[in-house]
Amino acid sequence: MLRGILSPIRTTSCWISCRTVRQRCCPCCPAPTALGPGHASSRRGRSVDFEVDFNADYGETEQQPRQHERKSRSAKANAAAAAAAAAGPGATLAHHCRETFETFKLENASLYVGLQLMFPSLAPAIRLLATYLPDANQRRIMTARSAVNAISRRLISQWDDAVNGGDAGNVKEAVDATVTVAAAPSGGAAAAAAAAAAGAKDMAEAAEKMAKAGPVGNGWRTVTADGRHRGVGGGTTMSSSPFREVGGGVSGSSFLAAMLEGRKGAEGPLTDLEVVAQSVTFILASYETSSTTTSMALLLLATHPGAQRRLLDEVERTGDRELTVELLGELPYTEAVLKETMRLYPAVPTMFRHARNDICLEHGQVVPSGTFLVMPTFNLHHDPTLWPQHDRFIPERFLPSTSTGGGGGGSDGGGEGGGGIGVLGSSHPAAWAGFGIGARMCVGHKLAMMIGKATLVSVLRRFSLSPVPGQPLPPAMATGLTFGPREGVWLQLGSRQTPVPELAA
Ligand code: HEM
Repeated sequence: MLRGILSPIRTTSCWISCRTVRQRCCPCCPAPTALGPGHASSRRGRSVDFEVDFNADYGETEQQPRQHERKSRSAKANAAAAAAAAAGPGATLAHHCRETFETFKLENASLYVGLQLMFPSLAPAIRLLATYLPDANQRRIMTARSAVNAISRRLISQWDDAVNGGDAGNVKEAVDATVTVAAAPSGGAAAAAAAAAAGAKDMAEAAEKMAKAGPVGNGWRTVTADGRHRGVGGGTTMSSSPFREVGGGVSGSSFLAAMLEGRKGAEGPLTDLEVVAQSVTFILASYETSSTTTSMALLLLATHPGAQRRLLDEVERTGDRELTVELLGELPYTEAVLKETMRLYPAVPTMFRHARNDICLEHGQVVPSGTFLVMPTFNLHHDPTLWPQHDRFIPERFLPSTSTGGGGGGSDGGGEGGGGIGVLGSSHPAAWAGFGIGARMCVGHKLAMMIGKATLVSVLRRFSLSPVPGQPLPPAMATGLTFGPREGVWLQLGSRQTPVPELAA
């Protein structure tokens, strides 16, 4: 029903927004160009069903019936919550962040979300009702958010205690938690799941260690095979960091710690609530997006042995050098893999804007001031007029090339790689919007790219990838605020001594 309520709003916004890219993205749009796969079977009222008939190219892998068992959703949720609670505050925080994302999905949205969209002028009254008479979905999001708030406040007070000479054990818990959350987007979860699917304890342990490799301060922290931490990168070393080194070599220079340190002596310092709000924004903006992108990249590599082989060549050229910022800047194919993954599977499938003035479009249409715009990144990325062989996974289209002078790297060229892009890339500067476009584009895009590259290199250095047999391909996708695999990504990790089967010949 909610879908029914929302769809007229979405199709209207969609009609307006898709004019900007000269793309007919759904039947409500008059331009007679070909449809993208996400909308191939769209009808009025179903314009956001990206998973319908989605047919991205999965290389040589046959589609097979699913073999692994599906647990019921509630059993899975309970088990996940219990496991997270047992694993400590970092995992609990990550769990509740995931819960928050679940509630962003249309099927899990509270009735009040629909009402607010239908009657924006009544928003204050609707919010009040939602607070005092929550429906089941509203209760779910309230529980998740208050858990995130409570854990964050606990970490803040532990941090404060420690900085003021409190209990170092508690600091370690606080720091571990922030590091766990910072590291979670690095795809460790996907790698750990893959390792678990492969049933190899040592691989699971290695994956877990990789998951702990996360960004720290100005540089990077990696974890060696034996689990020792090393500070790397061109920035501040841990010992010269303004933050105390605590908890067995784990630096406290996380985003949360930076805010807590930064408010000392500042005029009008951030309140605890503001620190929590900022942290939540960053966790929510970074967690699911980075995790989904890295997981999908690993799946695409597993199902495209040619691309995996080429990436491996690039990874092998890095030897066992530490993953410095400089090294990560020298990986054009790794970057191309991530960009092509984000083209096929944009973790944020739509962008939203509010027109502050009348906007004149190319063909004479005017978007009146005050219009709420929904810009479908997914359709932009699958437009055959912009992307030749649009449904195929071809990282080469993002390789630096002198043959075309196009963009395809976002509003700032993506920040990495530079130069033109390959012949199958788009020559339109706004054709690729994996991190958004314009002044409000993703503030974490450079970090996200580094996380993605570091994860792919770390995984490929140790493992070869192949899909778990029976996994449905393409995977069922769930659309909400983000766009990701509904049932996760399942991979088999082979030892690098054993080549990927498809590559052996
Ligand atoms: C692969 C990973 C990521 C993807 C695909 C992604 C994508 C996006 C997109 C599409 C937007 C909206 C841009 C727009 O409306 O034009 C956005 C906004 C944002 N992202 Fe990311 N993001 C990623 C990782 C991160 C990370 C790691 C962080 C933080 C460390 C982050 C922080 C933010 C914030 C704070 C915003 C809101 C910016 C604003 O409204 O001004 N993102 N991101």
